[in-house]
Amino acid sequence: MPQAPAVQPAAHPAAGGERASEVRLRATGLTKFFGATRALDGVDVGVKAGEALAIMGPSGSGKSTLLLALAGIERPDAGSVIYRPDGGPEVDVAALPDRERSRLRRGDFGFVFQQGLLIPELTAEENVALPLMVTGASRQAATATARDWLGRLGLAGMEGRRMGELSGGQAQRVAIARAQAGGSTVTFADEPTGALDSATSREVMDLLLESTVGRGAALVLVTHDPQVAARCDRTLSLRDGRVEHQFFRNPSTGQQPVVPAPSGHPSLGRPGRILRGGTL
Ligand SMILES: Nc1ncnc2c1ncn2[C@@H]1O[C@H](COP(=O)(O)OP(=O)(O)OP(=O)(O)O)[C@@H](O)[C@H]1O
Repeated sequence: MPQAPAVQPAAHPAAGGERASEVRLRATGLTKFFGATRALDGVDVGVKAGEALAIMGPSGSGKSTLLLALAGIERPDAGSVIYRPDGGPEVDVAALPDRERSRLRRGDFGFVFQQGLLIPELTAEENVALPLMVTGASRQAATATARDWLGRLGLAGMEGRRMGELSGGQAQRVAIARAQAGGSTVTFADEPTGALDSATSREVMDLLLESTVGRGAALVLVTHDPQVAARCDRTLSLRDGRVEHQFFRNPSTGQQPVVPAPSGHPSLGRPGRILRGGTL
């Protein structure tokens, strides 16, 4: 696979500025049942503008359900998901009518999933342009934006290829371009590197972080890979639908601690700290 060039995002005020501490999404008491299975059990979590949040945990611990609930795809049985758009009034995503939730998902939120969102019959360019046209952009404008993003993600010259003609890493870059082209403020990624070898996974994570957090957007990603989670600012670890730990990246070492928290009081205020449960 060719070396991916760095994304050159537009300058943004969130990188270290005041907006960087702005909470974009805050979920409180999220609870979700599937029949008798309690997939989420009172989860509290927030994510800020310009922050990358990883969600980890064993299989069946509720990671995907949490991601889908935060994104307004899965409606929780209890709890709220407050979304604060850039400059607009806050909304409770969980309580919005279906039509409004769809509008939010098409406009403010971007999605990078391991499979399913890219249409195999369409070219890379068409896959990126299509959602823009659905939200009202002209074909010409949508195509120009799609080409721009594909170029930023190192896919210049491959715009006309159908998805089957791209490698797994290249296809994920198309998915990232698709999620970012509409200017989403929160990107949700479910196992974005799940099917990739470790070198390609690193490249895709570089691009995903640069194209989201790098322009002041929030990133929420589900992963089983500790290396991927360690690239994020914070990791939420779930077990049986509950938040078991939070790991904060140490800004000076860039590392997250890998040892579980000792029982007792969380050590607040220190970089690289671990909290038991808790919120943002
Ligand atoms: N649509 C559904 N119908 C019934 N049960 C579901 C549904 N979605 C999730 N569940 C159940 O809810 C629980 C949490 O599932 P979820 O997919 O969120 O876990 P996960 O941590 O993402 O798992 P994995 O790592 O295996 O993808 C599991 O017991 C799962 O079987």
